[in-house]
Amino acid sequence: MLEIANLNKTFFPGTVNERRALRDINLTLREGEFVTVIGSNGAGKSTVLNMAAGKLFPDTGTVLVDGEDVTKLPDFKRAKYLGRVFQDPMAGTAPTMTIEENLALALGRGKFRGLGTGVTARKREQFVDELKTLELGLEKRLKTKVGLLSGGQRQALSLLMATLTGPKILLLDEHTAALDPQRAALVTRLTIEAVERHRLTTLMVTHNMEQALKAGNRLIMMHDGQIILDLNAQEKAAMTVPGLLHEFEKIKGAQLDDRTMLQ
Ligand SMILES: Nc1ncnc2c1ncn2[C@@H]1O[C@H](COP(=O)(O)OP(=O)(O)OP(=O)(O)O)[C@@H](O)[C@H]1O
Repeated sequence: MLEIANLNKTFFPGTVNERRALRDINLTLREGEFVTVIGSNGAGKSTVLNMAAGKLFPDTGTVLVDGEDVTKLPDFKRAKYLGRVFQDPMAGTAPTMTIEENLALALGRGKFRGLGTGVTARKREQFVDELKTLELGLEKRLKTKVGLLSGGQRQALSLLMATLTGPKILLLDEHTAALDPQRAALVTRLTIEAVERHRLTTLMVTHNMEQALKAGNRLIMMHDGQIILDLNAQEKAAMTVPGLLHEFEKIKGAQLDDRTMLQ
């Protein structure tokens, strides 16, 4: 379970570059809930994800994982709770290491450095089984250096590495955005399968509204540092892309009207 309460963040406060990135964000993900996050550029989506990951700390507010306050815990100390896949296919894997070495590293995540990172026959068997689920033939390429894989293959591997140890929280930051439509669809399918298989509590940021509607069982829309729409599974299932655009325009319009009225 992930509980984000009253998060506020202002970058460069008191300067000409001041930017209020988050305005009192409240968001609770129950165990196994898969929330997709959409919103305009600069809405604060990545900032929320970075705070859940411990990459950034809020000015005020708290982040709890399974009831434990991790607000001030840096990302490397959250590794045992968190799986994360980034937009850049180069970011989640070590290119000069082989597929099996990367998987061994992922398996040892959160443990002391040097412990549990070797590849044993037993682990190799597990890696083969896990890689087969990707249906990309990577189980036959255990000794291939990851730098030689295509972007889609690397993202599929990153996803597997992020979910291998069944983390409490999975964070996906536009992880299919750099892929062609076919590969993006594949990684989306693998994501849905992995989340279901491990019952992962998941937060996925995407600019692709179709993907946001297809994946997950809840959808939130952000704008200007706030959550402006929160659809449950039923509402999400009935929603369409034009419907989302309509909601966005409607809510944005209402906010502008409110501000105008305040002046
Ligand atoms: N490290 C930072 N330093 C200064 N400002 C930042 C930083 N990170 C984010 N911001 C600002 O905070 C606001 C929210 O940014 P954020 O990256 O969270 O938006 P986003 O919704 O992920 O946008 P996009 O869809 O464009 O990636 C933006 O105005 C951005 O410029």
